[in-house]
Amino acid sequence: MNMLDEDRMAQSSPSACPPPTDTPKLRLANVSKSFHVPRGEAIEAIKDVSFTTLENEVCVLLGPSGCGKSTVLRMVAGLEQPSSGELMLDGCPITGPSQERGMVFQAYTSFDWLTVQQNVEYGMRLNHVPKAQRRERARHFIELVGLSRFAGAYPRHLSGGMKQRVAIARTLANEPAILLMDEPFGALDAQTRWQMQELMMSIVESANTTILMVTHDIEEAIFLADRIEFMSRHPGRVHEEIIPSFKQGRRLRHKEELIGLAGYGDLERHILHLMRAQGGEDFEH
Ligand SMILES: Nc1ncnc2c1ncn2[C@@H]1O[C@H](COP(=O)(O)OP(=O)(O)OP(=O)(O)O)[C@@H](O)[C@H]1O
Repeated sequence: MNMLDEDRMAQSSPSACPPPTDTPKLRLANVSKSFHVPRGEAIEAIKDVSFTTLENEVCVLLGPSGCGKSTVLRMVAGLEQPSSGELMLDGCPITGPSQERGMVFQAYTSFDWLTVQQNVEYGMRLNHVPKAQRRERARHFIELVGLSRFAGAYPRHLSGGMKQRVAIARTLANEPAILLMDEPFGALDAQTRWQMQELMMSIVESANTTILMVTHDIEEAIFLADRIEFMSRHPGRVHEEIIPSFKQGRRLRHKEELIGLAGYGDLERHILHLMRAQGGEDFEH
């Protein structure tokens, strides 16, 4: 990812299509994508991918490396066009980037020369949100990610986890209809990673956001997801939709609670089995 992608998304206009009430938040129907490599054969990255995500749901795309998770996410972001099939948000076709779909990437994407507050206000400034309103909204989301004390700090003075919290606050401040996250905690150390996952849970609860997230961390997927689309590869397809029903619809605040629940171990084993079956050939020994 680069700042260019982010600018394309922040500056584009929200769609004028009114959301029908009886449709899912996000719907992918038979979406396929091939990449054409110069002087090479076309790469069929994903084929006939279909799934839906409901309002306020956390949907996780999980699967082995190269199964097309990021390609799906980039198409939902409007940064890639499908070769065939349909992607709909709130009943409207996705045709390009839009601020309705906020993206958080693995690499930290803050502007080094802006403070935390200015970083969070950045997208709102592009969209001509009045100064007082954007100050207030930025303050709210900075508080939500627990960075109030650092509002005046520059990114170079922040840890990796804190920088990622700035990126989340900045994206949420644009009030997207859906939050797209591509391995947002992948670059963090183990402890910061689970702290961020727990923070994410409290954000989901208070911000009422629909999230589509890519990870290859099984525990992260089970902890955060209301719905998991497990993908297989060559070409990428949805192999199995998994609802972690052992959580009984609860959003758990602490990972210990998750690991202590009956049903967690069985689901983790099941997904490990899927991973081994789908991704094993890279590591046969
Ligand atoms: N821009 C591109 N040009 C050519 N091929 C691409 C491009 N983007 C992705 N691919 C190919 O599409 C397939 C799926 O890639 P993608 O990055 O979506 O997988 P992924 O599941 O997100 O992988 P990882 O978990 O390793 O990040 C791969 O074979 C990849 O090489």
